[in-house]
Amino acid sequence: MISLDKAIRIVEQSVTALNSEERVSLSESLNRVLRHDVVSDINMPPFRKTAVDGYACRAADLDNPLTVIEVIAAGTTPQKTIAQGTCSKIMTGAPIPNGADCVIPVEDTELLSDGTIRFKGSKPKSNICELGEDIKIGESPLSKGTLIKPQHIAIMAALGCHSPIVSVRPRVSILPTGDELVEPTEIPQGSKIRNSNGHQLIAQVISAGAIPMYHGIVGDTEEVTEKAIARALAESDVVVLTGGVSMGDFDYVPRIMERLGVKILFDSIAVQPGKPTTFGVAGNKLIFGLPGNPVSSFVQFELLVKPALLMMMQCNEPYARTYKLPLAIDYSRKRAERLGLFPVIVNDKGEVEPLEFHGSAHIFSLAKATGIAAIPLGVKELKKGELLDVRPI
Ligand SMILES: Nc1nc2c(c(=O)[nH]1)N[C@H]1C(S)=C(S)[C@@H](COP(=O)(O)OP(=O)(O)OC[C@H]3O[C@@H](n4cnc5c(N)ncnc54)[C@H](O)[C@@H]3O)O[C@H]1N2
Ligand code: MOO
Repeated sequence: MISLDKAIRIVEQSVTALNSEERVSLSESLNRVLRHDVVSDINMPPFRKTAVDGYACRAADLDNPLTVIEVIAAGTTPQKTIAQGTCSKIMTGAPIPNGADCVIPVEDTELLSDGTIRFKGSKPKSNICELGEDIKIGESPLSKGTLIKPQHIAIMAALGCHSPIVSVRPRVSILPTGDELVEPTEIPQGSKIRNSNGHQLIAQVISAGAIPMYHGIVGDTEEVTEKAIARALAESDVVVLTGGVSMGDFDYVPRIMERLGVKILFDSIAVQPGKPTTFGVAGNKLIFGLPGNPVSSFVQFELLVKPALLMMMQCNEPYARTYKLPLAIDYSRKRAERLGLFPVIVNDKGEVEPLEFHGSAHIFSLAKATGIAAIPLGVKELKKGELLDVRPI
């Protein structure tokens, strides 16, 4: 058994980045990795503008009524200059007229019977956004390697980067193994169970920005499993299997991998859930044998497979952030020879509440979980208030 940290380093060292890139539309760029810096071709705001609907005027004039000389809508250019005793009605986002040094919000004014307006607030604020205060020409708010989120799409749209260049997506073969499995469309009879891992993995691959290639349920014979793995290796960049990696009579996956020329780099990790996780390489291709238990499969994908996919796409932040948060209650476990991972809810005080968790088959514990917490190897008990690492999920 190797430590989880060692397993993570081995996977990291085995990754070969995919060099190809492609140009995509803004909406297609979501969850993809940017391959160039986005550089601003404009100042934002591109002109001095008002942050409020109100009256553009001179702060020094506010003790007296002001005559409205113009109405300035967003998208128009002011025609008049503000002189002593005058103001222009102005809409949020419109350019500030010459001569004005503040905008008083409409709700801080009153319209007098002679058509002038009077400031009824106490202390005027500027309410002016200065030219280039958000970004200047030549600055780069997004760098090469950024994993594109919706807010990044707004930035690219604002800067005219309408067809960004992104990394090609790894193709990931998904092979759930086991004669006990039936697809979710079926009612399992006798000792059968529904295949949840295959569908969980499809979703995890999509949310990691890669392309899932689902091969269907692979039966528990060496011949069938070998054929399926060989085909998957030929067709994809990464192969992910679940099940068949432990000590059972039908757990063939590791030895078939070896027969197919896969170099196995580890076959067990001191982590719970996920001990029998197996990892190997065949040339540039990565192959992960994840445990069949659905929580183990979920967690090991997040810890090992997702960062590998992000690294293949040259993402500059392939690892999820973890946060040190205090336990809401005392927590204990019976055995401590593995790093323990368990589903938790982070409450509104920022404390970690462990959820009822029966072990690596208890997928329902993840239904309400907002994070996975870690209890270090060798530690059996933690007291309320002690800090532990939590990874949001
Ligand atoms: N003698 C030992 N037995 C086991 C050990 C061990 O060290 N010595 N390790 C245990 C641990 S830890 C795990 S984790 C499991 C992993 O076993 P496998 O990866 O070989 O997985 P299977 O035996 O095929 O399945 C385990 C469990 O998960 C269910 N399963 C499998 N595939 C799916 C799927 N696609 N969707 C939903 N559920 C699935 C399967 O029916 C089993 O119940 O081994 C322990 N045993
Ligand atoms: O390590 Mo296994 O994933 O506990 O059940």
